[in-house]
Amino acid sequence: MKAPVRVAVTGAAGQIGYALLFRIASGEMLGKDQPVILQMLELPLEKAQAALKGVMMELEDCAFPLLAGMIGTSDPLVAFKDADYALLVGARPRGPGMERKDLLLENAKIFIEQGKALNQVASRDVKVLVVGNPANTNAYIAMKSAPDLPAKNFTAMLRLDHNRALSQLAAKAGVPVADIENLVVWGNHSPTMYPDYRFATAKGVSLKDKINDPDWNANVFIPTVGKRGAAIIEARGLSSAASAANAAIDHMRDWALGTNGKWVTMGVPSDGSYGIPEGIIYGVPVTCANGEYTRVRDLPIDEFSRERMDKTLAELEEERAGVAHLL
Ligand SMILES: NC(=O)c1ccc[n+]([C@@H]2O[C@H](COP(=O)([O-])OP(=O)(O)OC[C@H]3O[C@@H](n4cnc5c(N)ncnc54)[C@H](O)[C@@H]3O)[C@@H](O)[C@H]2O)c1
Ligand SMILES: O=C(O)C[C@H](O)C(=O)O
Repeated sequence: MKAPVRVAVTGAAGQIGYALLFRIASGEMLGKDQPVILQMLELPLEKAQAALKGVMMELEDCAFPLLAGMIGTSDPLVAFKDADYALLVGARPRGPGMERKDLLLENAKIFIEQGKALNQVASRDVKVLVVGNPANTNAYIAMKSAPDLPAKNFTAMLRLDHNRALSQLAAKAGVPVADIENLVVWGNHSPTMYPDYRFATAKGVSLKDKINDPDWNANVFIPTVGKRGAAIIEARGLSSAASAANAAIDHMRDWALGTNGKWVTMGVPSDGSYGIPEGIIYGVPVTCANGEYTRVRDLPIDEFSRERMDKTLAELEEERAGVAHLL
């Protein structure tokens, strides 16, 4: 049996937390041979702590063989102590009529405090996934607040957008989702994101050639994927939770266990490639192996793509400028 690893989850009593923790404890994120210790953070409010207690009782009642321990706390220094993985979910979600960036200043405080705490007490190899919105800029804030940790350890969740794009493409092309390779979602987790299937294939066949419908790309595919979060809020009255938790599992599993050469999208600090300034957390195609992600490099960027990639970049730069005074 492997030694247990420590997985910190913030916002553990929220709706994503409820869809996430049981899957982590059952081995769906880190493998069926990997015991985990869950370190769960919630606000120091009576209601939140009581709800967290209830979640922990239910985790206990599942008798998960891989659940080697549990900590519930309102102190980030306890939740992140020696954490090998940190899923930063806890933040205010948007409601109808709001954009994710409307949450920026309110949620920024959380990611400053948590970045500092990670810096102080987490494993030096901690893998951090930011889910709380606006996810890219929150990841940037946490990264900047944790100067002693490698910047590459901070990532933002674009995987839900990637998975949404996969399903839309599969339906349009009439191919199984599992056959699709080489899809990308560039940029910010916001309506400016650019889902790009120019390189996508199914069983080696180009989906761009198969679909051959630029109008559908520009006027249906890109806006449908970009506005899917709002469509879910409109339909449910609440933001996505099960699909968001599923994407978080996918992101962390692939980062930890590898993708076997398959491309996935992760929001990662830019290394300057593709004309994205260094440090901006931007969705790019990566492959993962041995616990590290590697960018897919040197993809050709045509004029249509450049325009969209620059637009989502401009939004991220604006968000960064909006929090610069806090960092
Ligand atoms: N990146 C994505 O693709 C994606 C997808 C879905 C939702 N989200 C975002 O995830 C976040 C959480 O969504 P949710 O639906 O679970 O919300 P929720 O309100 O149901 O749960 C959030 C939980 O976080 C807790 N919390 C708030 N501040 C905290 C802090 N400082 N420390 C610890 N816990 C804290 C709250 O008490 C609450 O229990 C939102 O910001 C939402 O917009 C992101
Ligand atoms: O859209 C939201 O606010 C929630 C989440 O980011 C989503 O994409 O579903």
